[in-house]
Amino acid sequence: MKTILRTQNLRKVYKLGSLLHRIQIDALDSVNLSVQSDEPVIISLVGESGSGKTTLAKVILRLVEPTSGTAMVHDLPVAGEGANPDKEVFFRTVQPIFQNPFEAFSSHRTVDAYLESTALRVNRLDRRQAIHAIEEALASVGLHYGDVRGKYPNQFSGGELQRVSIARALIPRPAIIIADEPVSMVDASLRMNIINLFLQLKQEYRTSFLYITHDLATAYYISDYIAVMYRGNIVEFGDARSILTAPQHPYTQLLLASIPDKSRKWRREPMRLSDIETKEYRFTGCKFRNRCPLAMDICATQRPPAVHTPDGREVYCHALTEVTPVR
Ligand SMILES: Nc1ncnc2c1ncn2[C@@H]1O[C@H](COP(=O)(O)OP(=O)(O)OP(=O)(O)O)[C@@H](O)[C@H]1O
Repeated sequence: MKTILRTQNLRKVYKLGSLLHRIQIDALDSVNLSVQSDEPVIISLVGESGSGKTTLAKVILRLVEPTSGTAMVHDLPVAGEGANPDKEVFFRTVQPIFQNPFEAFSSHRTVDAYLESTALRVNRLDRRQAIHAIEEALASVGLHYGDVRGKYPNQFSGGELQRVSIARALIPRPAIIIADEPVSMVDASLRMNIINLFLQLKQEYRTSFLYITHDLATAYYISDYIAVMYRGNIVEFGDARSILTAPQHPYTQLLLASIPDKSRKWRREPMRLSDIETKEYRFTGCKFRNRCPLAMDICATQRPPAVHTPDGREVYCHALTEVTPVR
């Protein structure tokens, strides 16, 4: 099977504060994620604020240099040790969709200029081929080139501009699109439109998606796989339906229990970490132990290894090692 996305011991440490009061945040702490499939997939990355989702997205997009470890897409090292991809090869492999489409385009440049430069430079097409690729990508997101040409970002609604940015991401026909909260700033009435578009494009363009969200309803609806993060660690990874219907990690259970109605989101607030929470990033054992109803002595001293459940999930919890053999 093909490796869609793999991270190996991926770490990102932020150092904050003054020399005398230094705080270290392990935003990514030995993240090992391996998604294998011959078909394109949608992987949702969920977890409360500060779990490291955006940091993981930024590392894969080469916007942030990891402290150590590697990220690979389709066997191409894209970030970290051994990663030095040619710029155009990288853009043909990984493309972003950001939360706020108005930040993705300069207000002084027409959006078709962005589409053209992507098609000409990244795809290395001639002008006629470039126009064809742009028309095709815009049509896939329900827009006409004629309605987009010559317009500036402020002439579009948020939903339309997000479609333009999706079209731009599609032009290079990337292996994976990293979409960080792509619908949270779009009108509620249009959100499902864009979510359905991801499902359609996964087939049409054979592109996988890493979908970062606080919205469990959409994660449930579109994901093949789900990775749950807590304080820089993956705590549970596997088939989306299994995780959302029968979560195994106490944190996933808590997360789902806090949202009995799957159409709700959990809180997304600017991070203001209390001392305890900041310390959690540096815990030697399980970072969830202070909040865990199943915490045991071993959780304070040893990082939980991946436990493989019979249905193919990976769950990082000592409580499960009591009943299931460790890898
Ligand atoms: N540039 C930075 N400098 C210092 N610390 C950072 C930086 N970016 C992120 N962090 C810290 O790293 C941790 C993980 O942040 P990250 O934004 O990746 O989490 P997240 O799960 O995406 O949260 P949210 O859902 O709120 O976006 C947090 O404690 C955050 O404060």
